[in-house]
Amino acid sequence: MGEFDLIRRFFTRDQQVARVGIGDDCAIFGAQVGYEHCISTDMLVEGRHFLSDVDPAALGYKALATNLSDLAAMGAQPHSFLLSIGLPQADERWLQAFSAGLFQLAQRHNCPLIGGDTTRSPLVVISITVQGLVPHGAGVLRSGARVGDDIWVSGTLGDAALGLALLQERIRVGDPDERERAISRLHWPEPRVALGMELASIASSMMDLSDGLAGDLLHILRASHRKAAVELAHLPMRAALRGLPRMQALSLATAGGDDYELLFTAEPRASARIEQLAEDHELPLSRIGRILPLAGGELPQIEWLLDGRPTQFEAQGFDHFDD
Ligand SMILES: Nc1ncnc2c1ncn2[C@@H]1O[C@H](COP(=O)(O)OP(=O)(O)OP(=O)(O)O)[C@@H](O)[C@H]1O
Ligand SMILES: Cc1ncc(C[n+]2csc(CCOP(=O)(O)O)c2C)c(N)n1
Ligand SMILES: [Mg+2]
Repeated sequence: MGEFDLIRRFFTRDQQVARVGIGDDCAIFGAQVGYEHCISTDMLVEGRHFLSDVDPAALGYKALATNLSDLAAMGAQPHSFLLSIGLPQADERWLQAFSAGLFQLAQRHNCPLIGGDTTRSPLVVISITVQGLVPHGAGVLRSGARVGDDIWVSGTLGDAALGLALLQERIRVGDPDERERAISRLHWPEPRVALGMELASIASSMMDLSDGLAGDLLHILRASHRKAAVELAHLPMRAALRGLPRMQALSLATAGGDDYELLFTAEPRASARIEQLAEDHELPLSRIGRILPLAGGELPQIEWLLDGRPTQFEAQGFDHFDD
């Protein structure tokens, strides 16, 4: 199988959003009046973002899920994506499973593949560029957090990091259902696209959690020139995490990464609407803290509380070059 056979067989599907899709030098599609394009790219590298023996269907799914999560964080509606892929060899069974996982999620979000690039490389490397649409000016930025806003997070934290620790046999969990659940959260994250779109008219700032709360919340604080108080006892954690020693659980929930949940701020008077969204989406939305003003000369930072009292808690988000 050659390069162009591979593209035709595994990556070319009917699509309606682009007038010119896969097969020419560029894809071409029309602009929509009244909307802005949100565009973002995220890469997955073998050994760094996933283990070499990962199920290729999960890998195809996750490569797109992490990108859709960035659209969700802006409140954008998915439009289409580009796929760049480097592979050591053209293994038909691997490609069949990879593309099945990828298109399963693409179809669910009406977000077709309209182009990309294919090359041989020593490791599996996947880079997806996704684009979405928001009404003009409606995209939710990291810079909008205001003093007095509540800080909210969707879903539960630390499950995927626990899943990775289980696979690497760094942690043991007795309950087989909780084990499976954590590993599934690592491999099959659910991008919160519909929730993000609804939050666009409610949240003052928003981002998705990929590196862990401790690192990602700092991005909002730096962009918004604020600090925050976060109550560790309010971090949403599943039973498997709550069963671990407390510091280990809090470390997974704040610094483990790979959560792909939404972190957002909103005025306290939006609470009832947010609680309604939690019900509508059958997804916990937890209020974990508050945005505070910076005193003169202070740097943006997180003040961690445990049961209402300031506590010494050190956690750092995932950083590819922090070694
Ligand atoms: N090599 C690069 N060249 C230009 N811009 C970059 C580059 N790498 C990252 N950026 C930009 O820096 C900002 C932060 O990128 P980062 O990858 O940390 O955010 P993210 O994609 O939301 O998080 P994650 O990759 O952990 O999901 C984004 O605006 C991104 O477009
Ligand atoms: C094998 C293996 N080792 C480590 C991790 C954890 N991990 C890797 S990158 C990242 C942050 C998000 O990435 P980025 O910032 O590049 O989007 C996290 C939490 C994993 N998933 N698999
Ligand atoms: Mg990124």
